[in-house]
This record gives sequence, C-alpha cells and structure tokens, in this order.
Amino acid sequence: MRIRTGSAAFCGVVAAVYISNQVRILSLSFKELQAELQSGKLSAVDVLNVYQIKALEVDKRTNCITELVQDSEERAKQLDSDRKKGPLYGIPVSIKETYTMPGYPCTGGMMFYFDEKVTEENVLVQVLKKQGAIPFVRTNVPQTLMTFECSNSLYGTTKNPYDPTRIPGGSSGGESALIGGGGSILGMGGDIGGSLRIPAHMAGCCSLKPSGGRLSRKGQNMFNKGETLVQPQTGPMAAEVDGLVNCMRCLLVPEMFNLDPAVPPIPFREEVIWNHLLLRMFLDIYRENKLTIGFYIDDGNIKAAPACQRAVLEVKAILESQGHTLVPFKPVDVYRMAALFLKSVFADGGKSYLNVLDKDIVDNSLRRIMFAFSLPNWFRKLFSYVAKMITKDQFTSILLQSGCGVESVTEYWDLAINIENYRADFLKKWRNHKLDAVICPGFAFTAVPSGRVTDVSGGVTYTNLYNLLDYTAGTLKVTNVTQADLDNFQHYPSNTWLEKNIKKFSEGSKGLPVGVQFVGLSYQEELVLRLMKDVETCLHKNKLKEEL
Ligand SMILES: CCCCCC/C=C\CCCCCCCC(=O)NCCO
Repeated sequence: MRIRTGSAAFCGVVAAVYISNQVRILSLSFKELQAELQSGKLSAVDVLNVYQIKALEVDKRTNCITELVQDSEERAKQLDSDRKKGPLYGIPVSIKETYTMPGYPCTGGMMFYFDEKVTEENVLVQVLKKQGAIPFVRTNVPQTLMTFECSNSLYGTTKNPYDPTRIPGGSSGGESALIGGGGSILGMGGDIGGSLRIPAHMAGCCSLKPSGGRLSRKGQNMFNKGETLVQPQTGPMAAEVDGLVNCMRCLLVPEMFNLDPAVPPIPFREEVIWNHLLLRMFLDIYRENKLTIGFYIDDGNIKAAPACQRAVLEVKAILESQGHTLVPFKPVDVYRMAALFLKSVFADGGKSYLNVLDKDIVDNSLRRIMFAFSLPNWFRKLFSYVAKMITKDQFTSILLQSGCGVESVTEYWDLAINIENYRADFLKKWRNHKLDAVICPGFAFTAVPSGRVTDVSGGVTYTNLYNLLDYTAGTLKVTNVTQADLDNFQHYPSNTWLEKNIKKFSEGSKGLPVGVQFVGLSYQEELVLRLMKDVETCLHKNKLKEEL
C-alpha cells in the first residue's frame, strides 16, 4: 500500500508507531532501559518524552506531581550531544518536593514556605545529574511530613494509583503514586519514621532506607531540623530493585563524599551485591554464604493484616528455598521503642510543627492530632489514660504522653541514654539469634481510605523501629491482597480501636499491593539489596511460570 504524507492513514501509522514505541519504552526493565541508552539505541530525549507523558497521565489520576522540572528537556538534549555518558545517562528521576532545587519551592506541604527562595541544590540531585540522570518532576508530600497521609493545603491530596479512594502512603507519597502508577522508574525520597517504606508498600514499588547517613542529607526541608536522636535518612524508590541498586552505586562515589564530608566515605560494596551467577555460586560454596534470617508477622504492638502476614510467609518460603535459615524473631518491647521514638521526634512537644501550622491552613488529615498537640501537657497526659481506656490501644496513649517532649536538658540526655540502651538490648537479641537479616511486614496494613490515617497511626511501629535503631531497611512489593486474605480477617483480633479500624478499612482492599521489609544492621545496604533482589528474581520467575 502506498501511503501519502498528510493522509489520515499516514497519521494513523505514525501514531501507532509512536504509541507502540512508547509502550515498549515503558515496559523496559531498569537494566534494559539503561542498556538501550548506553548503546545509543535510545536517546535521553526519547526516554524523557515518554516518561513525561506517562507521568502526566498518572498525575491526572493521582495528583502526585508538584512541578515539572523546566530544564529537563534541555538537559536531555545536552546529554545526547555529549560524548561521555555517565552510568545513569538518560534515566529520568522523580524528586520528592523536600529536596532543594533552585527555582522550585521546597515547602514540605506548608504554604508558608512557598515563597522562600531556594539557593542551593540538594547534594544527591547534584550527584545524580553528574551521573547522567535527568530530574524531571517533583512530587507531593504530606503537610508536616510527619504522617503517611499524602495531603496538604497547597498541592492537594495524592491518591493511590491502585484505588483513588485510598492513600498512597507518605511522606514520600507523591513518589510512590508516580512510580507505582508507572510514571517514573526511579525516584528520591526521605524517611524518619517510615516515609520511604510505607509508601512503597502501599502503592506497589520498592525503596531503601539507608542507615547511618550513608547518603547525604544536605538539602532537605524538615520542620524539626535540630532533632538529632533519630536522624532522617534520604534514599531511593524504584519500580524494581535494580533501580535501587544502580542508584546507590551511582551515589556512593567521591563526588558525594566531597560535596558532603559528613557522609562516611564507604563506596558501594559490589562484592556483596554482585549478581553474576558463577561468582555467586563460587562465593556461596567457599564462603558458605547462607544466612540466618529472622521473621515476624506480629511486632508486639499490632498483628499485621492477613495479606501482610502472607507476604512475609511467602518471602520466608522463597528464602528457605534458596538455602537460608529462617528463624522466628520478636522485636524487643516495641512500646518502649515507640515512646523513645516519639519523645525524640517531638522532643519540643510538637512546637516546631505547631508554629508553622499556625501560619497555614491545616490539612483535614492533621486537625485532630494538631488539636491534641495544642493542649497543655498536664491535660495531654491525663487524656492519654482516658484514651487508653476507651481505645484499649497503647500507641495512642504513648503518642499523647511522649508527644509532650522533654522539659530539661537532663531529660534529653536521659532520653539519649535510653535510646542507646534500647539499641544495645535489640542488638543483643539479634546476636543471640545469630541473625544476618530480618524480614517483616512492610506495614501493619495495606492502603487505607483517604482521611483515615489518624485512626490507624499505631501501625507505624512496624517502620519507626528501624529508624530508632538506625538499621538498614528496604521494602519490596511482593503480592496483592486476595479475597482469601480478606476472608482471613475473620481470624483477626477485634479487641482494640486500631484492630477494629484495620479490619474496617480493609473492606474493598482486594488487589492492593503488599510489601515486605528486609532489614539489616547499620551500613548493610548492599546485603539488604541483595536479599531483595534475590526474592524479586524468584517472584518474577514464579509469575512467568504462572503465565505459561
Ligand atoms: C506533626 C503531626 C503529625 C503527628 C502524627 C503522629 C503519628 C505518628 C507518628 C509518626 C509517624 C511517622 C510517619 C512517617 C514520617 C516520616 O518518615 N517522615 C520523613 C520525612 O522526610
């Protein structure tokens, strides 16, 4: 058939070729995309344009983007004309709104900060760019960043890509909605209480919360900046573990150590992660590289929802099939941990948050908690007993009490000592079990309906724990909620307010993503990624078998 330029048939063919190319690019795995860019089969501009369109489509459904990065097209063109290509050449990267980038507001969901001038570029953004990546969109966060409801009065509410009536998690919830919806392959977030892991679990992607400030924290907006007992960590989020691995590999380089000398100059340890099968077999044989891994489905505060329990048990079976030994493990008293965590992050009694919220329109999701935080301490303490009697939940009562903060330097120093003691007790238990790693639920429950986070905030013990300990923790999407999981709620306890709410909000949750956390000691990022990668590979193989 002869096709004349300008004819409807010609336009149809061009559109079909364009769409099929777009679909093809979006279906490429991280490694395939990287390989096609490096070989020149794809240009940075091609990839950027495809992801820009997809990101806008996901944004339309979820409201996950706060701004488009204006110079991304120019950067892509420039990179395409450069002869030397960095390892992340042409990879589009989405960036959490709290990362400073000159020319873009960095508000943490607070209108008050909208006009504040940002002059310095976040260190990780600088390094990513140096490695060839293209920051292309900035993504939404919750007001205050201290909740997992991704909503604020400035940019609005971000929705879950799997179910628009539900939350995508937070605080890196714009990232999870975008990546989980397929609009980005790699993104950057932050985590002081679960903000990289909760959203990955709830919106179906993966993330890594590094430990010990392994990645630079320079150029992040936070509202309790002087708080140092529990440190916020920055980290990657991605569609696949290879995205996390490559991102860590490309960030742990002299450029980052030079830009931020506070970062321990530990390069990426290839030997721990290396996926070359022969080498792995060699290492396995000669180093007896089989691990002892602890697991739990109930952290001592709240039993995980049936789907979250099943996800852990499925990962346990995979790891056992790979020769590892899985042993039951229970964290050291998580109520003790929660009190220390909350007392640290709200050491000022929540004043730093109240001060900024005073100048803002308080998001609906925060009204109740902010009201509680504005009460005098004596009343909060009294109220905590009443709340415990009514809800039968320990966490709510601990939040009210510990949220009062500390009243003297002596009390602050005691808090620091108590954290050290908790860390020592936890490590002792870890060592007694001869553990190399732990797997546990990505969170206590899957994504809840928007506006209901305050009713289930007790779930955060699943993630807070590894912030207080400063351990490495990554989350991997493992499965989706099934009807059988929902039926299994008949065996789920219903004694406390939290348990009842978890049960109630799980109605209609079929199909939602479910993640599992992989935990290692401090500075074990490579080990955690290796385990996540091995499990992900097995899950892919199983899925392929099912499809055959
Ligand atoms: C300041 C108001 C909110 C109080 C809500 C209290 C409920 C639970 C406390 C901890 C919740 C932690 C959520 C995750 C926060 C996080 O990791 N933020 C990281 C910012 O980069």
